[in-house]
Amino acid sequence: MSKKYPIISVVGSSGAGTSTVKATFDQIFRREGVKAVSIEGDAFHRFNRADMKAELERRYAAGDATFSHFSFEANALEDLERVFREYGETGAGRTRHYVHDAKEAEKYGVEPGHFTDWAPFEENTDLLFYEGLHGCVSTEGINIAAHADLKIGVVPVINLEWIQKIHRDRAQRGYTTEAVTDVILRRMHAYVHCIVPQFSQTDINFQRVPVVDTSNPFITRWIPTPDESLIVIRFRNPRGIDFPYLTSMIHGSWMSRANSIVIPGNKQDLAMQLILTPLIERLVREGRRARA
Ligand SMILES: Nc1ncnc2c1ncn2[C@@H]1O[C@H](COP(=O)(O)OP(=O)(O)O)[C@@H](O)[C@H]1O
Ligand SMILES: O=C(COP(=O)(O)O)[C@H](O)[C@H](O)COP(=O)(O)O
Repeated sequence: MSKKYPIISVVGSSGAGTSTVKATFDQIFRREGVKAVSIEGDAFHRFNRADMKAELERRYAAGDATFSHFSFEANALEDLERVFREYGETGAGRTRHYVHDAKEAEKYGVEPGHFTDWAPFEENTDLLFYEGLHGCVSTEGINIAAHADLKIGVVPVINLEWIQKIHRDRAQRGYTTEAVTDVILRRMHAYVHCIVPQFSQTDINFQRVPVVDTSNPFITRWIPTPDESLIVIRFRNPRGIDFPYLTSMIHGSWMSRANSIVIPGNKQDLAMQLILTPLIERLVREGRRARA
């Protein structure tokens, strides 16, 4: 936690929608005049694509079938923790990009499956924004969650998460359904042990739930639309959250528990703006005051 240089961490599995949610945050930052520096979790993968494949094969041959991008050891989490700590103390840090596909290759001038060089953060920013797989990890020797001031989980129910991943990886990254299915299976052990526990560290979880049949996620022809889904929003600490205000502003929403509201899927953007804007505004105000 840092009053001076606050950190927002948005965590979700591959295909959960963290990159999509980033657009909502960027909109709030722009509207509120917040200067944010953004980092992607993929920047902290320990291996490039070819080296990851070699490491996977090496471990598989040695009898370890649990290794994947979700595993703690596949990521330089000590570097991520250091970046969070240093930013919180000094406002400085560095990041890079993992290039997934041809479009990103054109943007960054680096072949798919490789990283760009590390580059320092822009100076004089109000906050650090992280989006990725491991931004709320708290495990033996590593505590990334402890450095983040606002922690958000993006967690569709699992069938929907798989559908989103399959469609995105096929459309944007050129993989087949079979290849994505293999990746989902290979990552399952680390999904349970490394990804899921983070959603008990988060301050707010956004869980998208389809209201159409997704019983066989491997054959669905399209991603359920916002109109075909609901979103459960759960607050770890409901104290200070104005539920009557939220449920009156978000048409069609209701409280399902003392710390949870349910909203129509097409109100996700509005709900995020209503919920997150005051929280971001407070972090930025306190940060600016502490740095003055
Ligand atoms: N709320 C949503 N409604 C409909 N589609 C969504 C929603 N959130 C994400 N998606 C879709 O799911 C896919 C994966 O989302 P993405 O943001 O790339 O996930 P991540 O960055 O977490 O891996 C994308 O095709 C995206 O358009
Ligand atoms: O799992 C992730 C998370 O990213 P995202 O949330 O964007 O899916 C990896 O970055 C890619 O799958 C890279 O693997 P590869 O390059 O082998 O496809």
